[in-house]
Amino acid sequence: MAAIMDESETWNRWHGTLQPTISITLHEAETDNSEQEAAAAQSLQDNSTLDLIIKTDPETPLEMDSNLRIGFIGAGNMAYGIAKGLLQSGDVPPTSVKVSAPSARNFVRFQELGVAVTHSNEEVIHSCNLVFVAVKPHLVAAVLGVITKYVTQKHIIVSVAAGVTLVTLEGLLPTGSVVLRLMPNLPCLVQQGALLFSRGTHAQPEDGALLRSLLQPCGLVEEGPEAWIDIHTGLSGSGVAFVYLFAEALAEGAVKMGMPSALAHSIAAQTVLGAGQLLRDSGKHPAQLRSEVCTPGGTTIFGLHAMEQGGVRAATMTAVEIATERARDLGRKPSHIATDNRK
Ligand SMILES: NC(=O)C1=CN([C@@H]2O[C@H](COP(=O)(O)OP(=O)(O)OC[C@H]3O[C@@H](n4cnc5c(N)ncnc54)[C@H](O)[C@@H]3O)[C@@H](O)[C@H]2O)C=CC1
Ligand SMILES: O=C(O)[C@@H]1CCC=N1
Repeated sequence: MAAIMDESETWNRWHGTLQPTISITLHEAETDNSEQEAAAAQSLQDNSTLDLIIKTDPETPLEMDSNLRIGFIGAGNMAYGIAKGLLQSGDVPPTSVKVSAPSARNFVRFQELGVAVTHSNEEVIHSCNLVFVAVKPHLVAAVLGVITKYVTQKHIIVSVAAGVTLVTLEGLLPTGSVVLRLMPNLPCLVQQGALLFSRGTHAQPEDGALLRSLLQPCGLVEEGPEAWIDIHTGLSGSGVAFVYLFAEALAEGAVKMGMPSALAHSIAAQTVLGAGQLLRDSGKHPAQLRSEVCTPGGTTIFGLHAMEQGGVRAATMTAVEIATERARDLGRKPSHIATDNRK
């Protein structure tokens, strides 16, 4: 289904009503983005009359408006993973993306993507209309506190911070701000992420459709109620680490039995990858696939018995539960988020 949104609020959000200020601010000798900045400014002027055609079918990528400018506040792993995915589609040119962080430590890999970098969060909010807030949860309140005066209803703010609720985010921003909460995971780095988002009070279905379309190259993207975001954090945001722990244990089992470590880790990674791909692509229940591996009286059922005796299933369920609860705790303690000084 296609709709031309030339009357809508969403259309106005990036169709010339927000005039980005592309300032060339060099804070450190090694960050010279002047050519990228000039190209971005030029492309903005050249394309200011293009229409945004938005298709709401999640399988069909949106045709991106060339006035869309995407910002990241925070230049860490998650920002990089999402930025890499966004650029992968080819619909978003690197000159339309800008990233900010206080230190230049992580800038190089963004610059390698052709993305502009700055130490000014204000610059990102001035020059971008869709901004990902990708700092650690305890920094969200401080970061939004500084940029809030520049946030307009023409912006779309997308937070990836674990636990920080839509109510908290909306409370830190001007009334009527368009806010979405997204929980990605680290495999966005290789376009195999699992992402779930929820729309805030003032985010329209078109805003969700746009975000979904932008993020499609990052992996599986779903929209759901906010209550599921914390669960997804336990299942998938943190779940990636649970899988790594399992992969490490698999490899160490092989090392214990005499296999060289490098080979064991390489085979463990491929085993996790292959098992995951088959699980996803076959659409079968994991128990079905498990039974397909088990020969009666064979090796697998002996191993599975040992795993059940070790409580792997219960431990994994508890890990998802406790990580979900931790995300909920973070959401219930906005003052803790604002004042905690970690990192
Ligand atoms: N790493 C993961 O697997 C996942 C992380 N998340 C969420 O993503 C967010 C970012 O996490 P990571 O990328 O892992 O963290 P990270 O530590 O890799 O990156 C954080 C970035 O924020 C920057 N930063 C610090 N203070 C800042 C400030 N005042 N203004 C602008 N930038 C500032 C840091 O320099 C760094 O570039 C967190 O809120 C986390 O909950 C969500 C899902 C998965
Ligand atoms: O551990 C964390 O808090 C973040 C959120 C999900 C993955 N990493």
